Amino acid sequence: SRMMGIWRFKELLPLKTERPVTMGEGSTPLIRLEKLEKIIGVRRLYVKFEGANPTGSFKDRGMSLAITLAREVGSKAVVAASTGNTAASAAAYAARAGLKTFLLLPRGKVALGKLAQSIMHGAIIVEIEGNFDLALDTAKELAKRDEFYPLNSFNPWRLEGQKTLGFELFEDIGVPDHIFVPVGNAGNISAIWKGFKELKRWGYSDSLPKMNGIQAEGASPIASAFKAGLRAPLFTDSPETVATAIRIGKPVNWLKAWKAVTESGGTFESVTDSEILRAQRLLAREEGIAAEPAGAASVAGLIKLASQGYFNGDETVVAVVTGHGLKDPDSARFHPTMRLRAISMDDAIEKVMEVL
Ligand SMILES: Cc1ncc(COP(=O)(O)O)c(/C=C/C(=O)C(=O)O)c1O
Repeated sequence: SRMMGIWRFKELLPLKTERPVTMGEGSTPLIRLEKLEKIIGVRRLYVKFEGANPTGSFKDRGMSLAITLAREVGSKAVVAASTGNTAASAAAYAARAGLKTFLLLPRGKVALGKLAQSIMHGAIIVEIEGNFDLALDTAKELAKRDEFYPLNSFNPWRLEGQKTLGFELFEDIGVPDHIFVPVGNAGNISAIWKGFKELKRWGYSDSLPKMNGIQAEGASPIASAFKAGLRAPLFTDSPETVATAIRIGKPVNWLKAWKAVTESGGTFESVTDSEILRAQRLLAREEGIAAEPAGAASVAGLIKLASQGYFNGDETVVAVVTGHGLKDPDSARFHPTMRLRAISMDDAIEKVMEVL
């Protein structure tokens, strides 16, 4: 049921608990994209809409486990560096668990909705001069002190929760041929892969999906190295993209993600900001799905690879839209629409009839 969320899979989770900190995270919609399917030329195309989670991103899946554990081990305070969604999710779940939240955020680079959530939930916010990667180093330093429980995705409990996305896909459609995931710190693509590997190992399924990681061109340490045939990412101190959620230069889980892509026979690809924004608009205006820019990156990558002949046409493909469009209301400035000003009912009706 809804309130059970990811805890429906409790036998498949490594945490036995009587009192999970949960808000029904997971059980998110799997939405068929009939229009885009025909354009891309695959048999079945879906979006796994993670914007439908309690705080509006996939982060809730892992946060439920990590915060449950933090409370069980008696932590009083949790710490997280974040581009915004981990912050929003940590603040919400920690508040629910009665834990103090310390957030390290790259000053001026966190989308408005995520900052609003962090403030609303009462987190203590440290806006640091520098990128997410400096914030993450700071969080790691703080986590060395016993008072702080670390929530970033080097914490394996986060990935244990996030693997439930794979379980849900399997429940709904079995094993898709391809899964597209936007990649920042590279935890999510690794977690979903882990979920499918476990389903196969436990005998539930006999096949595996190809994992495809999509990065923003200006923040693509893994994708650029992978495409150049290198064997390690090209870390950067100056990641730049409109998709601020994945504006990460030194992904902490890069090796896990690299293994997920190579073991599964998938690929990494990078997409430009304009390709991301085009995908964001297409999802919103053709399929009714509001994605924040990073959430649309998976679809942008899918479109780009399809145009390069990546598919043979009979595949079942899933694109993970990782965060809701409400997270980044400023990104609406890239998608203007007609706005009329009326001074009365008659004026409104007259103007509407003019543009009908
Ligand atoms: C909407 C959205 N889409 C994709 C990603 C990338 O996932 P990972 O590759 O597992 O990092 C993020 C990540 C956000 C943070 O890293 C953070 O919130 O600190 C995100 O918010």
